[in-house]
Amino acid sequence: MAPHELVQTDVKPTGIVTKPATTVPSRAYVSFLAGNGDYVKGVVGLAKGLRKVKSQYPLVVAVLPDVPEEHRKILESQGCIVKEIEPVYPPENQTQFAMPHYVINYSKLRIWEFVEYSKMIYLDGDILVYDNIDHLFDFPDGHLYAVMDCFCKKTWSHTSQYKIGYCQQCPDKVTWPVELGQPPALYFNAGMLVFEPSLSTYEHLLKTLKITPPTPFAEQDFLNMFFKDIYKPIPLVYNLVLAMLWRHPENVELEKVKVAHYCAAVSNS
Ligand SMILES: O=c1ccn([C@@H]2O[C@H](COP(=O)(O)OP(=O)(O)O)[C@@H](O)[C@H]2O)c(=O)[nH]1
Ligand SMILES: OC[C@H]1O[C@H](O[C@@H]2[C@@H](O)[C@H](O)[C@@H](O)[C@H](O)[C@@H]2O)[C@H](O)[C@@H](O)[C@H]1O
Repeated sequence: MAPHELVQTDVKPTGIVTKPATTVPSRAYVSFLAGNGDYVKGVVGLAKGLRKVKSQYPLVVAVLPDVPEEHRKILESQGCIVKEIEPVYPPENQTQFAMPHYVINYSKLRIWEFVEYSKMIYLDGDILVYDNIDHLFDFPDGHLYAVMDCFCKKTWSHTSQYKIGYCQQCPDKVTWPVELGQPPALYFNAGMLVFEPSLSTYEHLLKTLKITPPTPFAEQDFLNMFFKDIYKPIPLVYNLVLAMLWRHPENVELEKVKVAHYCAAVSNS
């Protein structure tokens, strides 16, 4: 992985520096790892995939305290930068998460605190990268870029979208009924994000979380609400949630897919 490099200054024989040392904008991929289970294998696959596609940027892995030293060493042996984070929990609530373990995913919010990087691409540990996506770092600042999710999976059965068969992946198939008011805002899958770390955003995220009751898709719902005004959808090839293959095959150009997302609930989707 190409380490973050300083651009050398031109120093004339007189020793006078002709221009200030400047640094290339710091960019990195980042993933998240919790627990001592098999997700570490996913993150290793993520690291290997980024290396195989010759990415120029390092992979940072935000690990919770419960990730064992042995797993951290495995990640470091793959060139990852391991950063321990404290968990983030939503306010106490009786919410039924779509998947019980989603509660731990709020800890993802810590990545906004990684301000040593000017731009980051977040990738879940159950994602594999098959083609170079470094160009995404050049997207204009001031937005959050992510791929639109699909509402057709059983994990969405609690929603009006699912009940009436509406999905943003095929908005013309079932039109949103007027009696339900505005159709839902574009909604992204939080398994892949192009974002800029920022302490002010980070503090605003945590402050807002404190007063936001949890919802079934945990931090994904929360991030969609928080970034709804600056969210920009990007093509499916950057985060192909596998269920799209059988839910919306017409939207998938398999040979163009750069990032595949092996979502946990694929089996019952
Ligand atoms: O026990 C867990 C649960 C989740 N994760 C991390 O959180 C991400 C999101 O969780 P999950 O993949 O289950 O969500 P999905 O996209 O499958 O719904 C995973 O990819 C891992 O990076 C983890 O490390 N350990
Ligand atoms: O904590 C909520 C999670 O929500 C998302 O996964 C979901 C989402 O894709 C649904 O649309 C599917 O139905 C479901 O199977 C899948 O698990 C993110 O990938 C993950 O990183 C994380 O934010």
